[in-house]
Amino acid sequence: MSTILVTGGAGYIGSHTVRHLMEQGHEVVVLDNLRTGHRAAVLTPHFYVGDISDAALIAEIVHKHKVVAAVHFAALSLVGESMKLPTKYLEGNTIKSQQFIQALVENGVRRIVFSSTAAVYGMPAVVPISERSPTLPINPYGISKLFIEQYLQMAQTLYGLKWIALRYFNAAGAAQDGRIGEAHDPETHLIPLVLQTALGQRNSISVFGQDYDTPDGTAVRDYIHVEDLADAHARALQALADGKASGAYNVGTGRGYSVLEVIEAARRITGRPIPLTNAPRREGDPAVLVAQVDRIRTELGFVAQHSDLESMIASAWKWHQHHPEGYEE
Ligand SMILES: O=c1ccn([C@@H]2O[C@H](COP(=O)(O)OP(=O)(O)O[C@H]3O[C@H](CO)[C@@H](O)[C@H](O)[C@H]3O)[C@@H](O)[C@H]2O)c(=O)[nH]1
Repeated sequence: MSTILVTGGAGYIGSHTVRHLMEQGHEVVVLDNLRTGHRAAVLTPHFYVGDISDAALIAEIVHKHKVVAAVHFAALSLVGESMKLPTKYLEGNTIKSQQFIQALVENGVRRIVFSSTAAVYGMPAVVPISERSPTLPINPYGISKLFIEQYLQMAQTLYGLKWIALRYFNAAGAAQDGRIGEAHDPETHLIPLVLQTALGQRNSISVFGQDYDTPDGTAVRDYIHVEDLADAHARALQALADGKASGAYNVGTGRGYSVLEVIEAARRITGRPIPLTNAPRREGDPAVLVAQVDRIRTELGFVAQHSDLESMIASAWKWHQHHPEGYEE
């Protein structure tokens, strides 16, 4: 089996993808600077702490491990936090990603799967959102991801790079065995905040906006289990190995859940009360973000297996109960 280089393999989605690829029999080497990732989440012995823009290090890793493809999660994934980050930081990390892609190409690696986001669509005029929808990001996070997608396209034309960008909707859940899970600091995502409230670590969960044009007035999102996301990456790598066309794919289920539905399900699953507080809308939050998923189903044979609300919240709850303070480091 071939060796895959995973940057950001110590992060939330990266660590689950590393594990999934290893279970499929791939050799996996991780490069992560551990700025936001966790050493304990890296389940491969081949681990480098370093910078993605370090061309000498990339060359060393590629040749030593005979890397044939890369999955790039690193550097642009500070999610909620990144939306407020200074331009300089974002610009720096966007340039680092370009340097990383250049180093791959120079060392003969011509297949890359990139961790993109539904944020590239900004405030969509039509839902469900297809890959042909206009890409008009409204925050620096979405802009930087779109920029890298476009850079990949340029590298395709110039150097014959083959790439797939996976535009995730809302990643959720944890490994079924509770060994790895979601541990952001600070946490900004709905499901972990709801479960921290269930654990009594927070007094209540704030519901951002109650007057959206949705059935219960709260915002609707397309949540996708992190293990399904890991499977999507494995399929994307396979598609590139099989010579399939480069391009961008939505990764979601095509079904949305409201904030209140999430809280209700969490109350049921945890058996805890989970008090809520009504809060104003969060700036830049669309009412509904739901993916059209025909393309990934048809081209990559991907169908979410674990992304019912029950499985996502139950797996995340197991993780939070076993690791109330996140990874111990
Ligand atoms: O304390 C909270 C946190 C969130 N929400 C709401 O819950 C939903 C989900 O929010 P969150 O978990 O923060 O995810 P999103 O803001 O939907 O962000 C996801 O989707 C974005 C757009 O695709 C991506 O940029 C991000 O990476 C990804 O985490 C939204 O309607 C929020 O307004 C609350 O009501 N209270």
